[in-house]
Amino acid sequence: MSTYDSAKAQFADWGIDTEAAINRLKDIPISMHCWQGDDVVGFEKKTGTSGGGIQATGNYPGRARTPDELRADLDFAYGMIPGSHRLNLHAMYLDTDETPDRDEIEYKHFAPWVDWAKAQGIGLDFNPTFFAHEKADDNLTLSHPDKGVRDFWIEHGQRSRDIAARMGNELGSACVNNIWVPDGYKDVPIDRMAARQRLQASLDAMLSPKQDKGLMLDAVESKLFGIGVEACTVGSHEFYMGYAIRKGTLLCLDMGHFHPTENIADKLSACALSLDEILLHVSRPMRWDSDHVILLNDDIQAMANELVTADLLGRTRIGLDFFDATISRTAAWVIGTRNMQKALLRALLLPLDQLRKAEEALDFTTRFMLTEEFKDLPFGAVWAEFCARNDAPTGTTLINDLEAYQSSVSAR
Ligand SMILES: C[C@H](O)[C@H](O)[C@@H](O)C(=O)CO
Ligand SMILES: [Mn+2]
Repeated sequence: MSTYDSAKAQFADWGIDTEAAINRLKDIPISMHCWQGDDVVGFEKKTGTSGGGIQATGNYPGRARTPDELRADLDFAYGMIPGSHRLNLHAMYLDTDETPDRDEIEYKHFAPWVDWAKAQGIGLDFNPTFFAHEKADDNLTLSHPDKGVRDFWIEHGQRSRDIAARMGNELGSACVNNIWVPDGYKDVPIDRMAARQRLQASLDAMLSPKQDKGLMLDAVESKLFGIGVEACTVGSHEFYMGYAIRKGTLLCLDMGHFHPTENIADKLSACALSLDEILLHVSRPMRWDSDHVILLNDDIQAMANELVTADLLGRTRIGLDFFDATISRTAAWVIGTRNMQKALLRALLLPLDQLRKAEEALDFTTRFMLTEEFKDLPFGAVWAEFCARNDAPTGTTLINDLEAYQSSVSAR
């Protein structure tokens, strides 16, 4: 009997169908973020750091410096990740010899990405870039008191939505256009209300041109605080939760954008009762929004469990948001994305019926015994089978492949 067949039989003893879990997992796309590949630098013809309170630290060799290098790294990474996934692109990652300012970007500046995505058979998601620009140096963009600055960013946001819609059209798969602005105050502001009113009015203007939801979906991302905006973030959770519900956009829950002890998984079912769809930025905050690569830890597992137990996989877009420049960037992508998939697989292998029955009967002892005893089941064998069926390596082969690729790009 193969290792997998033995594992399959053990799960079957609990009434779990490993084949069903494997088949379901294959069809869950993860939107991998382009910015892990180059430390959130982008390809605009200028220098400068990401700003906006986000920061990649480290100087590991091999950072992608051009769109071609980034695509080569992505090609490799997708080959190591079982299943078919998406790429989450930021507007600062344009691929063109032209030098459009943010309020001048057009679809043509991103067309090479779409050609590549078509060839790879992957979908694209998109983000306007409201940071790393002189007009964001005040840490205020859409909520800036200066109408000229606000209008500049509204134009950028509208153009991003057009680009996202065209991407969705070209690829036959709706492109999520996620809006995150760094706006906030280092010290206690006098007029939070005015700032929030300005942000709301700018968002309204930005989102007013009608777009086909079959082609692009608007999402808004809240945040607790960032470096340099410790006292007040204009686009807080409450702000965007209300906005998303009123406007029918997706709400983006970034796991690093809440108080460190908050349980983000708990928010899913609560938000989902008032929203059609949710976007996740799966991340790992350490003391702050540090964007560490995700581990297969309790937080990630709790998130995956909620997606499955609350039946939210069909209306949650799973995106990743981490960037670590102290380790191989391709290894970060591959291991991080696979960790999300491993968590989903474990969630899909839960004895849900038994757990639900116990909970409904207030039999918390059975619920407790089941969850804990279940942790000993051979998940690794099911994961290895999933990888094998999807031509993705595991174990020492995976490690060797990751090391060999890293060696091939270290001289950059
Ligand atoms: C680069 C991303 O847009 C960014 O990480 C954003 O999603 C965020 O989480 C900012 O803290
Ligand atoms: Mn995020």
